Amino acid sequence: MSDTPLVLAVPSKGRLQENAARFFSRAGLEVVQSRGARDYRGRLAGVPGVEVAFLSASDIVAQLASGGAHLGVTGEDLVREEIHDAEEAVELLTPLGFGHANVVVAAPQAWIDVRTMADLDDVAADMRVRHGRKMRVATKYINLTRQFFAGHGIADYRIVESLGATEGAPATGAAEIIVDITTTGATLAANALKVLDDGIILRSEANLVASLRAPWSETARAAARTILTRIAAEEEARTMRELTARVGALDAALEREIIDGHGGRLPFGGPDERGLLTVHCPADRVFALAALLTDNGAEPVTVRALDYVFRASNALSERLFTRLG
Ligand SMILES: Nc1ncnc2c1ncn2[C@@H]1O[C@H](COP(=O)(O)OP(=O)(O)OP(=O)(O)O)[C@@H](O)[C@H]1O
Ligand SMILES: O=P(O)(O)OC[C@H]1O[C@H](OP(=O)(O)OP(=O)(O)O)[C@H](O)[C@@H]1O
Ligand SMILES: [Mg+2]
Repeated sequence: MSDTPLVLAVPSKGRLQENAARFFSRAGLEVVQSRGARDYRGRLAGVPGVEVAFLSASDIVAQLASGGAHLGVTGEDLVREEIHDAEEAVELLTPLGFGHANVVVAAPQAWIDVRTMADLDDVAADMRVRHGRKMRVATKYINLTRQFFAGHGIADYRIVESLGATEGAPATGAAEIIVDITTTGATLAANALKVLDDGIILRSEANLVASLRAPWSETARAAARTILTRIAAEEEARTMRELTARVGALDAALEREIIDGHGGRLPFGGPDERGLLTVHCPADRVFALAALLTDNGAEPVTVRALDYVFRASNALSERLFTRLG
């Protein structure tokens, strides 16, 4: 038990596969498939105690919920839909900036009077009273649909489970409206459907997710610490820039302006013995901060991107280990 390995679940197909692979490789986590591409287990080069499981995005959710995987990359839509007690079962450690998609309620464009969920409620009541049948909603997001419709006080409807090509359901007569995921909107448009104004159920993206039910052995914890440290180091480096400037002295007013005015940090403290000051700041503050420094007599100011910023502790590890206790 104390040496149970950490199982890291990685998308092996579908929309998330490529971006997930790029995400791990940027963080210096090289996934090695042990024996040829048909082997669905692998490891992480140089990180002991890790077993990589290659699974579909929805299988990853199932493994995280049951504790068959410790960490995984998957869509928040699937976590919310498929884990009824998501708050207890998993911890969403961080959104990853890819796999963006909205789960939406969409109706035929031809329903020109229907723009909102309230309008939809009227249609549903009308169908029920006048035709004696319930409005049908085609979807694979059954739980998200039920919660969202209940939240809008809509009860006169029936779900028609759809496992693919959901957008086609209104045209074929299988349902009146749909709930599905969309990114560009191209599939909805091609099927003459429109998203209701207040019909966005969830704005989803890929997340790094931890299972709270997996066997968190000492080995698994140590591996998680290594993995999360690298991910956090890469994330901080990617979002920050490093400015170096000869400032001579650093007065309190300038220091306050760097930190409070521009979200800067002084990772190594004040200027060194040569008067060189190192500042880290969010990428979008670089020009303003460079101007501030030159206005204060610093010359020259150089700026560079970083590969990693390693720290003894990071938000990801803290969130995980706080939840694990
Ligand atoms: N345009 C999109 N359409 C669908 N999913 C998307 C889109 N963009 C990002 N995603 C994310 O990708 C996840 C997995 O979708 P995808 O259909 O690619 O998986 P899959 O491996 O094909 O699995 P399945 O066989 O169950 O469909 C979605 O749940 C969602 O979080
Ligand atoms: O808004 P868009 O950019 O057009 O993307 C949305 C479409 O993409 C997904 O299907 P996918 O291609 O994953 O096929 P699937 O239904 O077989 O999973 C989703 O189910 C939508 O149909
Ligand atoms: Mg798919």
